[in-house]
Amino acid sequence: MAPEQTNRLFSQEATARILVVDDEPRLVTALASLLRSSGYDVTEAQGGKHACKLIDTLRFDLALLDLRMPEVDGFAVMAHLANQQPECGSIVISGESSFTAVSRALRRGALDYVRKPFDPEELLSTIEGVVGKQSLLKAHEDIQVRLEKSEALHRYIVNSSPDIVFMLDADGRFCFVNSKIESLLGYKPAELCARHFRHILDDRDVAKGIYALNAPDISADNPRTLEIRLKTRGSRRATRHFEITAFPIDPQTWTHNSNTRGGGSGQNARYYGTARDVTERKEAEAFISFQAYHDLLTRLPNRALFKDRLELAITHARRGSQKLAVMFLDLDRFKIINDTLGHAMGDRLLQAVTHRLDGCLRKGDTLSRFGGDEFTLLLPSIHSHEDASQIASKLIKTLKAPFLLGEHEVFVGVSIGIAIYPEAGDSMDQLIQNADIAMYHVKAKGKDSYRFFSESMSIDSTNRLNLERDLRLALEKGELRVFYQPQVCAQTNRILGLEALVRWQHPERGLLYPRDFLDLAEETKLISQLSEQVLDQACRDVGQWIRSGHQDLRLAVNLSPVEVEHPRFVETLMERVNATQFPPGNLEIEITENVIMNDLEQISQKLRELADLGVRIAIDDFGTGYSSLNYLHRLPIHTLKVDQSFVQAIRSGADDTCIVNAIVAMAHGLKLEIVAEGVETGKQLEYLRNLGCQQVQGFFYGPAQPASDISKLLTQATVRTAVSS
Ligand SMILES: Nc1nc2c(ncn2[C@@H]2O[C@H](COP(=O)(O)O[C@H]3[C@@H](O)[C@H](n4cnc5c(=O)[nH]c(N)nc54)O[C@@H]3COP(=O)(O)O)[C@@H](O)[C@H]2O)c(=O)[nH]1
Repeated sequence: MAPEQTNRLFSQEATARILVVDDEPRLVTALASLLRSSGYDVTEAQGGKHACKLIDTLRFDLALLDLRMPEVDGFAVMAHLANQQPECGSIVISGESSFTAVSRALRRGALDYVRKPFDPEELLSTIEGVVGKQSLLKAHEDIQVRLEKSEALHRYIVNSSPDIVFMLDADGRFCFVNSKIESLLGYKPAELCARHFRHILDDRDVAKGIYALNAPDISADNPRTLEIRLKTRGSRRATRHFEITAFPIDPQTWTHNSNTRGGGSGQNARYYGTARDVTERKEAEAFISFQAYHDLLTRLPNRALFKDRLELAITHARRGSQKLAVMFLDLDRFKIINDTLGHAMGDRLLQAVTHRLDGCLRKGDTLSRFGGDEFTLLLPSIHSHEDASQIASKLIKTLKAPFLLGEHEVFVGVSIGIAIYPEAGDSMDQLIQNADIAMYHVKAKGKDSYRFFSESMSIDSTNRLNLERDLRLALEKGELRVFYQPQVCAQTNRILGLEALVRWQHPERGLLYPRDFLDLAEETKLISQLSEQVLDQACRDVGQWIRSGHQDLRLAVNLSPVEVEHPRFVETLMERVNATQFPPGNLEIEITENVIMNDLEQISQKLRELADLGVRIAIDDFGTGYSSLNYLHRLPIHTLKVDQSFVQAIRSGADDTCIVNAIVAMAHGLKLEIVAEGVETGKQLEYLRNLGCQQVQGFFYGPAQPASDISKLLTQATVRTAVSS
C-alpha cells in the first residue's frame, strides 16, 4: 500500500500525524524531512520532555521514539503516550541493541523496533506497515462502535415499542420476543424462547390463533390482523385482549436465520408479528354495548334488547309453527314503597325482585326491565297456555314472601298480563301491547294475579284510553261535582255529618259515579288531582254551612290509599284544609283497614299527627277486612263505619246480622262512634237503633245530593226519610 493510500485509510480527512522524538536535533530534522517527503504530517520533538508537552496538546497517530534521552527517556514518553493517547501507536528508533531493551520496548506497547543507524527505505516500509495496521484496527474499531450503537438503537426501538414484537419459527415457536411482553403479560422473554405461541393463547382462542398463522394468503404486504385473548403469567391467569398483526418473513428481507445464535436472536424466524394491547378499548366497547342493551340497576336486558330477542323468537316460532309467550309484569305497591322508604330502598327492592324472578326462569327465557317497576318476560318455546300459567303462578308465588330492606319488611305483589303468539298477535309490538292490556285487566280486578290477553280486552282498552283522556279534560274543565250524603242521628233524625262523594258530570254520558272512573284515576295517578278538587270544594261548601250556624256539622271525606301512603300526606291535607280555613275538628277522614295494615307503623304515625291536629279518623267498610282489635286499640280512631253488606243482611235476616251486633258491641266497648252505612229501610233503622247504633247513613234518608239540595235540607230541623219503611 502506497503511503498516500495508507494515510487516507488512517483518517478520512487528514494524513497520518507522526511525532518524531529524539534528543539529537540533527536526527530529528533528517527524520522529519524523510517522512514529510513521503506525505506524512510530522511534528518534531527535541527530547522526551518536549515530546510529553506536545502529546498533551496535539493528537498523533504514530510516534517515532528514541529510547535513550536525558531527563525523560523513551520509556517515559511511551508511558505518557499510553496514558494520554492510548490509540496512538509507537515505533522505537534506537541505538540500543540489547535484547532486554528491545523486549522491554515491545512489552510497553511499541509496535515495532528500528535500529540506528537506520536504512531510510527500511524505516519507511516499517512505518507504512504499522500505519496500515493501525488504520485497519481503527476502521474495525469504528465499525464495531457503529454496530454497537446501531444494535443499541434497534434494541431500544424494539423494547420501547408499545407493542409486543415477536418472531416465530416455522412451527410457531418463539425465536424472539421483546421485553414488552413482561410488562404486559408477565412472561420473561427468555422463558418463552422455543415455546410454542399456543402456550400464551387463551384456551378459547387457540384454534383461531393457529388458523390465522397458517392462512394461505398472508404475506408482508397482506398481513393477518386478528383480535385474540392472551393469558397473563401466574396463578390468576387473567386474559387480556390483543390485536395481532403477523406475516411470514420474506427470506430476502431477513437473511440472518442461519448465522445468528442464541434463543432470543431471531434464529430460524419464519414469522414476524406485533401484538397491541387493546384490553381497555375492548372493555370500554363491552361496557358501552352492555349499557346500550341492559338496565344498569338490575343488569337485565333493557327494552331494546328484549324487543330484539322477541323479534328473533317470533321468526323462529313462525318457522317452526310454535307458540311463545310474552308476559308484562307490573309490581303492585312498588310506588308506595319507593315514595315512603326512598329511592335507594326502591332500587334495592327492584334488585331483590329481579333476583327472585330470575330464579324461576330457564336458560333461554328473557326477563327484561321495561322501565320503572315494569318487567317483560319472553318464554320462547312453550307448548300450551298451561306452561305460561305455571310460570306466571311461580312468579307470583316467589314474590309473596316479604322483602327485607334494612330494618323494613315490605310486601310487593305482581300483576301479570300474558300474550301468546300467534293468537294474541303476530308482531313484536302487538304482543307487548296486548300483554300490557292484559296486565291492566289484572290491576283493575284486584292485582297480584295473571290473565291471558283476549280480544274483548282490547275493546275495553280503547274505551279506557278515551276515558282517561276525558278524565284529564274533566279535571281541567272542572267537570267534577261533590255530592253529600247525610249522616243522621238514629234517635233524633238530625243531620250530624255529610259524606262528600265525587261525581263526574260527563258532557256526553251524563252523571258518572265513582265506580265508572275511580280505578282509572288511581291507575293513571290522576287520583291526587281529583282528591284535591273534591277536598277543596267540600271544605268550601261545608265550611260555609258551619259558618252559617251549623257549628258541629262534620265533613267526612274518602281518601285513596295512594294519598294516605304518600310521605307528605299529613302536610298536603292540612295545607288544603287551612287554605280554605276549614276547622280541622269538623273534618273526618275515611280510610279502609287495608290501608292501615299495608304499613301499620307509618300510617299510625300519620294518623296520630292528624288526630293531634283535631282531625277525626273513621274506618270505612269496617268488617270486610282484618277487623283487628289490635290496631283499633293502638290507633287514634274515632268512628267505625259498618259496611253496607252487613246492614243489608238485616233485611234478609241472614247470618251476617250477628256481625252487625258484634261490631256495634265492639265499638261500644272501645268507646268508638259508629255509623251504619247503606240503611235502606225503616226495619234496618229500627234494628240498628235498638242495638244502640248512634248514626246511620243510606238511601232511607236519601242518596248523596248536590250542595244546593243539602243547603235546603240543612234549613230543616231534621231530615225527612226519603223511603217509607
Ligand atoms: N278517594 C275517593 N273515593 C271516593 C270519593 N267519592 C267516592 N269515593 C269512593 O267511591 C265509593 C263509591 O261511592 P258512591 O258510588 O258515591 O257510593 C256511595 C253511596 O252512594 C253509596 N250508598 C250510600 N247509601 C247507600 C244505600 O243505602 N244503599 C246502597 N246500595 N248504596 C249506598 O255508598 C257509597 C258510600 O260508601 P262509603 O264510602 O263506604 O261510605 C265509595 O265507597 C268511596 O270509597 C272521593 O271523592 N274520593
